[in-house]
Amino acid sequence: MFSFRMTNGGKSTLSRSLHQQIPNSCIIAQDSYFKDDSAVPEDSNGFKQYDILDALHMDTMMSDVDSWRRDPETFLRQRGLGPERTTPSADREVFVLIVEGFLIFNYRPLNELFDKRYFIQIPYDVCKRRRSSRVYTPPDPPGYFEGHVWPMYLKNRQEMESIVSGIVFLDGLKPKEELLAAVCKDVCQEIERLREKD
Ligand SMILES: Nc1ncnc2c1ncn2[C@@H]1O[C@H](COP(=O)(O)OP(=O)(O)O)[C@@H](O)[C@H]1O
Ligand SMILES: NC(=O)c1ccc[n+]([C@@H]2O[C@H](COP(=O)(O)O)[C@@H](O)[C@H]2O)c1
Repeated sequence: MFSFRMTNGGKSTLSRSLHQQIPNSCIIAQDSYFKDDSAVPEDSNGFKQYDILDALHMDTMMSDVDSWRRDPETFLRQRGLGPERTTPSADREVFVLIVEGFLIFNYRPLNELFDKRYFIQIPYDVCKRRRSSRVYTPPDPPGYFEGHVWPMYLKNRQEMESIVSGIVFLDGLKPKEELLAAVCKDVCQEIERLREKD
């Protein structure tokens, strides 16, 4: 299992490219597990508290991850994805789950499952610019980036650094192709290591 994080760092872009390059891989994206707007509380400034774990159905996300772990082949089939045979022996097939999200390392039950952790980081101004061209549901209200998203990013990142080690930090300013090549190489080496271990 491999993972990525930070809003607008390029997680979805990299995860989709990686999935195309790696046989028997699939993606679980944390964005798919946001609670309904009515269940997300506001802070004293009227900003909806979307950038916290409580805004997400982490139990549902975890149960999807667990069903992949129990039977990755069925999980792939249910999503119309394979499986593909890449080795003569079906027993030695490696299945890869790419988990992408902006708050995945802060959720301990999920964090402890990863074989590799990647964190794509970009500076404040680039993050703000990329985010301003995205439309979320609901859309970011004026001042949301400065008033909620970035302060919560700093808080969540600090918490993450106090509980998680072994994260590979990637520079999200690098071209998409360069990021893909670096991660692909690293992941393929890890897959070989896991295959030999089995
Ligand atoms: N390496 C990169 N260089 C420049 N722009 C990028 C890069 N990766 C992604 N982007 C752009 O940044 C925006 C957010 O990318 P996305 O993959 O959706 O981020 P995330 O999933 O981390 O929120 C998109 O417009 C995407 O095209
Ligand atoms: N339902 C939704 O998908 C939804 C709603 C409001 C905000 N968001 C934003 O999504 C961000 C995380 O997603 P990205 O990592 O794709 O940017 C969070 O910073 C959060 O503020 C998502």
